[in-house]
Amino acid sequence: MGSLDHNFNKTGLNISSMPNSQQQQQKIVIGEAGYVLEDVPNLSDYIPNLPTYPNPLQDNPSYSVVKQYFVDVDDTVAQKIVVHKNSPRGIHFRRAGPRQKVYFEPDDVYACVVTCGGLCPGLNTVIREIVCDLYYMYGVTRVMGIDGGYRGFYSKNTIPLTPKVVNGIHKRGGTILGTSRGGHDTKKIVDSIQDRGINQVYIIGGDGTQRGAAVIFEEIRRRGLNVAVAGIPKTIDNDIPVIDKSFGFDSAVEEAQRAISAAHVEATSFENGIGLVKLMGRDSGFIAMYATLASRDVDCCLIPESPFYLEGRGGLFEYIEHRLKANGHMVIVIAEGAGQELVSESLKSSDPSGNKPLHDVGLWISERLKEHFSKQKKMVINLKYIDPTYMIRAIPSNASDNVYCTLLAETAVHGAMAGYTGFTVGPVNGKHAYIPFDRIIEKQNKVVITDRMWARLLSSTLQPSFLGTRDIIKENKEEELPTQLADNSTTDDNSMEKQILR
Ligand SMILES: Nc1ncnc2c1ncn2[C@@H]1O[C@H](COP(=O)(O)OP(=O)(O)OP(=O)(O)O)[C@@H](O)[C@H]1O
Ligand SMILES: O=P(O)(O)OC[C@H]1O[C@](O)(CO)[C@@H](O)[C@@H]1O
Ligand SMILES: [Mg+2]
Repeated sequence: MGSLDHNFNKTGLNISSMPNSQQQQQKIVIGEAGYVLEDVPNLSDYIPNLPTYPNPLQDNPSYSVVKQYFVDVDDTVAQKIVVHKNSPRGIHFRRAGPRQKVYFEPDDVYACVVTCGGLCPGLNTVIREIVCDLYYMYGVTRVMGIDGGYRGFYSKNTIPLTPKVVNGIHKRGGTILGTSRGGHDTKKIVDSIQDRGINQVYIIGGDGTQRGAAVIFEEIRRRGLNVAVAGIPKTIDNDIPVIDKSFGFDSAVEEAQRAISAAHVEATSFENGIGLVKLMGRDSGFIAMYATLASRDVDCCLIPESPFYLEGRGGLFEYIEHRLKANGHMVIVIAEGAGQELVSESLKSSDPSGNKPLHDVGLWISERLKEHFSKQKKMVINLKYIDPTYMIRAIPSNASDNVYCTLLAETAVHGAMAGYTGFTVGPVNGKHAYIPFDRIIEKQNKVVITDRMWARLLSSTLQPSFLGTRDIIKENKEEELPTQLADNSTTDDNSMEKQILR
């Protein structure tokens, strides 16, 4: 196989069943032994005869010490690293990093950065590093911020960004640029990019934002503009697929420990004390799961992916009663998106981005617990409900997230300078890669309750599975989900007593 650079829609893969627009968008390279590269677009794919320039990094004293600083054009990153002797090599993504040739002269670059969606620890670090990398690695001096998310492109003045402006912002929570939901008007946004002469767009945000970035990129390509669009994935929910983990997630999990510890102290100080902590996680329960695993003080973790029920044999009430009788206290962590289907009131309208509204499941479950134990069981419980929701995402990022954000920003800048566009950056099995937008937006990353991690959680909390794995798979019509549990037992043959006695 020759150089992998800029092979557009190489056939060999059966793409005939895909719609035309999708066939045009996908850039797939097929190699030997089942090797597939899901490549990202390059400006040169649709703008002929684009000139290239030597990468100014080759004269940068800080980087000249690195033996092989530039990434080989054929380097790719495997999506699946656990393989068998005869298994196909599988899907790969283009390895991120600096290229020997760039498609922009530093003086010609006019870059912008925008942050969209909810807050997340590390947003300011990414902004800071994009600005500093453009300045110090590539000598780009025209960088500006878009004020208040996507709508800022067409309704607000821009914010000039220099290393001096961004110095020290990584120690602050939030985003110095402001953010918002809704307001994505593709035409107005691309008009603004075109009118201002912007040629590099760095878009930091979650799944919704990356969807927005994908349509901005499509419109830019349709207009034939020499503008690189780079997405940097952001979400404390960790719901973006393909990448190992999203930035800010670790910081949020760490902060959640404080709430869980407080819940534990409260619960252990009162007779039949129950500490209930609600954590973020709209559709994905990663924060709740990791915070629970890290704490070890949690007796029950409820997430959107694992349905539960309250009353009757094998239900939550029964488990809580057993636990209180055995230990005298209990800590419950609930993700905000868990058990929404149990709350019968009708839901209010969606948020401006179209995200479905959520009931306060923590409050609801608190009321139900009080009612159940005082009225039906005549048992006094002392329930303390802690809702640290925004506190875990409004903090500055911790040290490891700061380093992670630095790498994300750096690889985004290298990618855009190298002419890549329509990509999201992120680590895949520890190696940073450029991932096509379609891959990032096709589905949400969710806790797989048939995976070992959820099993670890169950064995740490000793909570029952409530609904058996088989029932859940059946309910979700996800029969193809790999099951690693030897026994897909339901709560009937996996009784509460057995669970608690373990
Ligand atoms: N399908 C879509 N097409 C175009 N734009 C979208 C789409 N979905 C969301 N957006 C825009 O992306 C921005 C952010 O979306 P959203 O509020 O859903 O947050 P997010 O990026 O998913 O982040 P998070 O959920 O982690 O807070 C909003 O301005 C919204 O209008
Ligand atoms: O109240 P806001 O700002 O809409 O954000 C809340 C949502 O943002 C997130 O943190 C990220 O999507 C969710 O966990 C949460 O539901
Ligand atoms: Mg989202």
